[in-house]
Amino acid sequence: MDNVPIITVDGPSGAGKGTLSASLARTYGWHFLDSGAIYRVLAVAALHHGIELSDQAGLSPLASGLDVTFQSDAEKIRIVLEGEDVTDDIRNEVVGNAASKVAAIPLVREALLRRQRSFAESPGLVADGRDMGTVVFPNAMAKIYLTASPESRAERRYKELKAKGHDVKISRLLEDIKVRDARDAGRVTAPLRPAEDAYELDSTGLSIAQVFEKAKEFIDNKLFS
Ligand SMILES: Nc1ncnc2c1ncn2[C@@H]1O[C@H](COP(=O)(O)OP(=O)(O)OP(=O)(O)O)[C@@H](O)[C@H]1O
Ligand SMILES: Nc1ccn([C@@H]2O[C@H](COP(=O)(O)O)[C@@H](O)[C@H]2O)c(=O)n1
Repeated sequence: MDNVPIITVDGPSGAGKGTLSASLARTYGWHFLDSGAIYRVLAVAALHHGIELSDQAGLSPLASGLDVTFQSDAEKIRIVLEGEDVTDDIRNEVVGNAASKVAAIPLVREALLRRQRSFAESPGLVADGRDMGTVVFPNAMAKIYLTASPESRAERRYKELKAKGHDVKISRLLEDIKVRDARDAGRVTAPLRPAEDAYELDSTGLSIAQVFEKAKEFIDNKLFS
């Protein structure tokens, strides 16, 4: 892992980390780690197995032995939990909230560390999450901390869910985002915060293309100049 170049993209929910990270991974031809998906899958596994989201003793072994695979095809990465395709099922606010509860448990985070680090393979990795630059890959070569105002994040999520036909209220989404931000930033282990050496990029009012250009300029200066 030490010789593999790594770019980390951390930040709060809905800031556009996944969108940016996937584009960067495509552009450089590198691997992509969506670490939030692992916490989401763990939350779904806990629900399947009837384990409470606060049950440390039950969640820790579940996290260590989590039977999940990420299968890339030409179009997207499919996520398979215990033989079942859960790619779409994990992408809702209920699972996002459940994920942030299990992610607040220190033993769970420890149990998932090695699995996340195993994604660091040649020719490089773009890692998206909350603690990629601070805890999981502290020696990453380029670290980005991507933010946006809670209001613009709620609006983006609203548009995304509406386009998928979901019946959602923007006020509810904004409330969920604020609760999740507070839980992610307030936890004891690996709280959401920028790494000291991160480039802080506020995407409020910026298009997806503008965010990509700024991020790429930063990375190219750091890694390739
Ligand atoms: N700069 C932007 N302007 C407008 N919409 C954006 C921008 N960046 C991302 N989006 C849209 O916002 C939504 C959330 O983006 P994305 O899923 O990448 O965020 P995220 O930070 O990975 O969220 P989470 O942490 O909850 O997984 C998506 O619908 C995406 O298309
Ligand atoms: N490195 C990470 C990534 C995610 N989490 C927690 O999982 C929740 C869901 O993440 P998404 O990025 O898919 O929205 C998130 O709210 C975090 O609580 C984490 O702790 N560390």
